[in-house]
Amino acid sequence: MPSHRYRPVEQRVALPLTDRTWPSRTLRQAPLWVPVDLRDGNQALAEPMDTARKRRMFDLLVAMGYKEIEVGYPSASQTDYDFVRHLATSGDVPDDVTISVFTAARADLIDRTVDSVDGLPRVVVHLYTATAPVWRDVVLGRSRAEVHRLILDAGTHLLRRTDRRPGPAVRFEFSPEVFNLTEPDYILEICDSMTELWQASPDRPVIHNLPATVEVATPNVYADQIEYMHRNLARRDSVILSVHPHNDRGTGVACAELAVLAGAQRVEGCLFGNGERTGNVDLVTLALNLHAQGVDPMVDFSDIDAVREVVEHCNRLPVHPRHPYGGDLVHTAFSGTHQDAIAKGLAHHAKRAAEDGVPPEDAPWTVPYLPIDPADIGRTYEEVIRINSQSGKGGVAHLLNTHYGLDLPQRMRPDFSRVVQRVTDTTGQEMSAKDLRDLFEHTYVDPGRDAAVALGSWSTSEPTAGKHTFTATVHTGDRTLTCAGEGNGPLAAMADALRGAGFVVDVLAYTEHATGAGPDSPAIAYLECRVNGVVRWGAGWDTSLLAASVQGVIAAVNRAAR
Ligand SMILES: CC(=O)SCCNC(=O)CCNC(=O)[C@H](O)C(C)(C)COP(=O)(O)OP(=O)(O)OC[C@H]1O[C@@H](n2cnc3c(N)ncnc32)[C@H](O)[C@@H]1OP(=O)(O)O
Ligand SMILES: CC(C)C(=O)C(=O)O
Ligand SMILES: [Mg+2]
Repeated sequence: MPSHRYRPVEQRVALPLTDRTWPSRTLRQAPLWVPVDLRDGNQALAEPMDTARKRRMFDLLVAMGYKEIEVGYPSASQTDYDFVRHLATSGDVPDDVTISVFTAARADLIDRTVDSVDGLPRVVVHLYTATAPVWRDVVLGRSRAEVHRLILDAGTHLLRRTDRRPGPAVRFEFSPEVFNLTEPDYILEICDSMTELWQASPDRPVIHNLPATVEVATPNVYADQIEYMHRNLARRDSVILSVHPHNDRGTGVACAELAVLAGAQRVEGCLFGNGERTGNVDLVTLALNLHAQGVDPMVDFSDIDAVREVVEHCNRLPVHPRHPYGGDLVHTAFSGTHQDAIAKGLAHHAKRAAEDGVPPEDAPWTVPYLPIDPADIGRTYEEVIRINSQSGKGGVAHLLNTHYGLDLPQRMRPDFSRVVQRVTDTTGQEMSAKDLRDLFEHTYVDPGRDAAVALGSWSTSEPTAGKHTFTATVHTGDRTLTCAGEGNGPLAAMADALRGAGFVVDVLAYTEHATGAGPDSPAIAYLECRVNGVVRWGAGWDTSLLAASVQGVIAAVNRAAR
């Protein structure tokens, strides 16, 4: 790899801090969130959103509780302009929602931007210019002083244009694009001059948004850069310090979280991390990371699949199955020990909630491997455990129990798990709960046509207390016999009767339970039997408990005879 072509961050930009305080802080409240899906996300799409898609995204963001939404770059395209006009004329922007629009620092673009927001009561105009040396030299072809002048001129033009507007004052946001590669003293100089120019006050604060336009360093470097700004910005109480991380190194979320520790009050990002190249920071992960720390994210993710559905529709991009919180597979365990721990954890959670008299959905959550309760975000427990060749007895038992009310005895679980393993190893495929139930029935309940023994009619009686008899017509091979036996219970009497057909049966373990509520619900009996020296499990399923037990013994005999 030609790694010598690249330089470490400290050789690209001066790093401003050594006495940082952010590492010892904790996140205790949500920052102000600003989704930029309709601008930064949209500009990164092969097919930008049309008005219908933009409107669907906007409605979603409003419904989720976002209070400031960047809705477009109105001077970039007619579609963007028209969408802002649509919002302005439809009256559909709720009273507590502020609309933000984005523009480069060019008079003609600013004019069109200001025109677009005519009639909107609460507006932020977001002005940006790249400030980093490479952009100054290569893209803009201007010196430090000239870029500063360009920004001040644009800010002045914006102020003049919006001063004439009737109604509440427009608020201003400034972004020094590529902040993270810009000299710290220069950024401070520019931001302070904009605070001054726009006459920011605590009642009408300016937003200084400091983007990691392209991620270039570990997140601690960004945090240092933000803490430096937080400590040194003039008129700090008149400034909202905002961050806008991208995700080129895959650490956009870490950058945002550390930046908030370092003093940022506001975060711009996109749902599921859409955006230029590797995307903007993901607002879903950020919010739910807070939720998982016991902090109210102040946005509603109680139906994450509905959110995902709208985002996928609008962006025409799929969300990865491993995407934090929202991916299809992120609450699913295939592996045996994880499944075992989750199944035990869920059972423990339900038990403790019942003991404490708290609804399970309100009880403290400590289930292993699941950082949050999937139910919090509208997921069911169905997808939590899925079975393939990596799975173990705990997961298999959990699925049979939750889907079909079959509570397999502990000693039977490894036996069935081996049966499942043989199938999954052979097919290489996943097994559904229904597949497991079918396999269970086929294995333990219904011995199939090659059965060594079948019972015809049978009956039991208890002629004297504690003495039971069992009589049956027994089909074995070509023979049909009438067998009778006695014992201290019906099953002991049945075992005695089966001796007459050549089967010496000891019942080693016996468990039964109802598989549903109510007197008519079927019972299941699980029996471990030694049959002519071979130990096998069998099971029977019937509305009569005795019939279920008899079936279970016959199933065990047939399995042993195979
Ligand atoms: C990090 C970000 O996300 S920044 C936002 C990026 N988003 C977009 O670009 C989407 C929308 N953009 C557009 O529709 C167009 O680029 C427009 C309408 C803004 C401008 O279009 P055009 O006039 O055709 O210019 P073009 O797209 O080639 O942009 C390059 C020009 O903008 C200048 N420029 C770039 N950034 C800025 C800025 N912040 N302020 C002023 N001028 C700028 C460049 O120096 C260049 O000028 P030059 O032609 O004199 O060399
Ligand atoms: C905020 C703007 C300038 C931006 O999208 C970026 O720098 O990534
Ligand atoms: Mg961006």
